Amino acid sequence: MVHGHNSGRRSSGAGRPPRIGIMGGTFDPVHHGHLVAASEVAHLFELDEVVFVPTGQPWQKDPDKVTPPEDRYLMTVIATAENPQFRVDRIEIDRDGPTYTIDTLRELRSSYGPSVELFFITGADALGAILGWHNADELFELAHFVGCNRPGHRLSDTGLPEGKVSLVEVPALAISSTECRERVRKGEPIWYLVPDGIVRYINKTGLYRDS
Ligand SMILES: Nc1ncnc2c1ncn2[C@@H]1O[C@H](COP(=O)(O)OP(=O)(O)OP(=O)(O)O)[C@@H](O)[C@H]1O
Ligand SMILES: O=C(O)c1ccc[n+]([C@@H]2O[C@H](COP(=O)([O-])O)[C@@H](O)[C@H]2O)c1
Repeated sequence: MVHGHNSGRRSSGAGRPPRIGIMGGTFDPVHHGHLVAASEVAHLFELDEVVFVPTGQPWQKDPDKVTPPEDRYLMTVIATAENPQFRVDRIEIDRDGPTYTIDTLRELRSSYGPSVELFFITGADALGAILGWHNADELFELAHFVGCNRPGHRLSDTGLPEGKVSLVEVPALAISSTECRERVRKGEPIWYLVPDGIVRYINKTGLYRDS
C-alpha cells in the first residue's frame, strides 16, 4: 500500500514500482458507477492505490449548475472512506482557475516521483472527448489512460495514441450523476445508486432539491 505523495521512491509489496490510479471526476454526486470502475481497474492493473480527484472548476460545465467543490469533495471522502486502497486528493479543489487534468498530472508526477506508474481512469464518454482537453497531446506522456465501458456510450480509442490507452470492461452500471440529481429533485429515491452515506449527506444538506 502506498501512502502519501512522497512514496514514489518506494517499491510496492510486489517489488515493482508503485502503480497509482487517478479517478478524476466532478462527482456531483459520486455514485456506484465511479466506485465500481475504480475498484475494477485497481484489480485489473494491480494498482496499489486509487486517488479520487474531484474537479475544482470543470471548465466545460456550466458553473451555475455545478455544486460547490467542498460538498463534492466531502461526498467523495464519505464514499471512499471504507476502502483502504482509495483516497481523495484536494489538488484540484484547492487550485484556482479552470481545472485542467494536465496540471494535476504534472503535480502528481512531480510529487510521486519519476518511477511511479500513473493510470488515469475514465469512462467511455470522457475518453471520447479527451482530444478536446487542455494540452491533450501532453496528457499521454504523463499517464497511461484506462477507458471503461459505460452504458449508452461507445468505448473506443480511435484517434488516440497507440500504446497509451487501454480499454477495459467493468461491470456495467447505468448510473449517472445527472440522473441522481434529477431523482433527488423529483423526490425519487437514490438508495443503492450511491453509497448510503451519500444519501444521508444529500438529505442533511438539501443538495439538489431545488436545482
Ligand atoms: N456508470 C459509470 N460507469 C463507468 N464510468 C463512469 C460512470 N459514471 C461516470 N463514469 C466516469 O467517471 C468519471 C467522472 O464522471 P462524472 O463525475 O462526470 O460523473 P457522471 O455520472 O458522468 O456525471 P454527469 O451526469 O453530471 O455528467 C468520468 O470519466 C466518467 O466517464
Ligand atoms: O483537462 C481538461 O481540459 C479536461 C476537460 C474535461 C474533463 N477533464 C477531466 O475529466 C474527468 C471527468 O470529467 P467530467 O467532466 O466527466 O466529470 C475530470 O477529472 C475532469 O477534470 C479534463
